[in-house]
Amino acid sequence: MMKICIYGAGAIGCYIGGRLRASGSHVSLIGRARIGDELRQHGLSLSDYRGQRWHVEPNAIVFATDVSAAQDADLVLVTVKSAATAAAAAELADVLKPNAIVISFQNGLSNTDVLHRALPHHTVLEGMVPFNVVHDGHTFHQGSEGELEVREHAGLYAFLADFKRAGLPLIEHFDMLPIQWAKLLLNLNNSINALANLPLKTELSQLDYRRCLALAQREALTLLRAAKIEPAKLTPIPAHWIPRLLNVPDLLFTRLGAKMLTIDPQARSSMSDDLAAGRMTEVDWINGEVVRLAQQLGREAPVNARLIELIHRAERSEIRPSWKGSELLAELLIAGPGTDRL
Ligand SMILES: NC(=O)C1=CN([C@@H]2O[C@H](COP(=O)(O)OP(=O)(O)OC[C@H]3O[C@@H](n4cnc5c(N)ncnc54)[C@H](OP(=O)(O)O)[C@@H]3O)[C@@H](O)[C@H]2O)C=CC1
Ligand SMILES: CC(C)(CO)C(=O)C(=O)O
Repeated sequence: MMKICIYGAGAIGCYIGGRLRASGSHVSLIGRARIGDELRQHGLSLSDYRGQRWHVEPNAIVFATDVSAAQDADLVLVTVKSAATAAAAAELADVLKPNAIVISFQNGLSNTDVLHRALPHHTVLEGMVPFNVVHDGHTFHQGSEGELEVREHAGLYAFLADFKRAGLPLIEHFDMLPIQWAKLLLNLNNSINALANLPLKTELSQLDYRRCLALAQREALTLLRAAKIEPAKLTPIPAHWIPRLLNVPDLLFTRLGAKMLTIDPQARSSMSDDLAAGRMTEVDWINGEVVRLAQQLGREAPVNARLIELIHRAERSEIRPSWKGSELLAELLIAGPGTDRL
């Protein structure tokens, strides 16, 4: 049986690894001691937004706090936060089998490049996780829908059955860049959600927060057009129409944006989880990509730049900020385009 290793046993890693293990795949997890202790005591409990549940008993879990667990892996799924990718890549370079395949199931655009630089002779593939996972109590809960996307590669054939059996089929794509950008556009809400300090559903139900997201997305979409990058369609409507949908009044949004609100009522963005845990966030890998694209084009991205500043300020602060929608919107309008772009 092919061996799958999860490097980064957190929300995404434990969920995907747990689903694969629950359906009989050979899985090992690399993570922190606190997660290892939790899994040894309680096993791995998983649930999803459809009410399905899975459980893996403690004695069926292979968990390590160091990279040695990756040395016999045929496939490694990297699920650490972006700031930890370089360290993970350097460790993997010491132990990986020559023919092992690596998939980055991380947000942002640059994690595969970081992995590639440290693993130049390995196959490193871009992956994308569309759904939210919350680590709630001792359960890893998938709070929204969507399928795993990955760059097409012949070497993946040996693993397709594992993911299908787990109910998480891999959808392969020739070019992942349009998909990564489309996901990044949605992830521009991560910083807004973290600053709002509210569940995603509550936040997205309020027009002022949606206007903040529309500003950040419009700025990114203008740059993408200039760079001739067409984001993929990950939602019922194309990426270019989403800012217009976000700007409709609340009552209309509950109907027209119902899909965006189909999310567990407690779910928050991974960036919000990072702020809550006092960790460094991925804002430089998400909004930071928009600012870097602007710089490459000789332009500016003031709305996304301001969101980065606000998140960095929140990372340094002892007190967790809870921005009201109207206040955050005013802040972004001052930084950026003025009220004419609302
Ligand atoms: N959570 C979500 O709903 C979603 C997340 N994503 C993306 O998936 C990726 C993973 O996110 P998420 O699962 O939330 O992250 P988590 O922080 O929950 O999980 C990552 C885990 O890896 C651990 N880790 C980091 N470095 C090491 C190391 N060297 N050795 C052992 N363990 C290590 C971290 O520990 P520590 O914190 O102590 O460093 C943490 O427990 C991110 O890029 C995120 O943007 C995508 C879609 C949804
Ligand atoms: C699923 C989504 C878009 C929102 O939770 C996410 O990617 C994240 O939280 O990082």
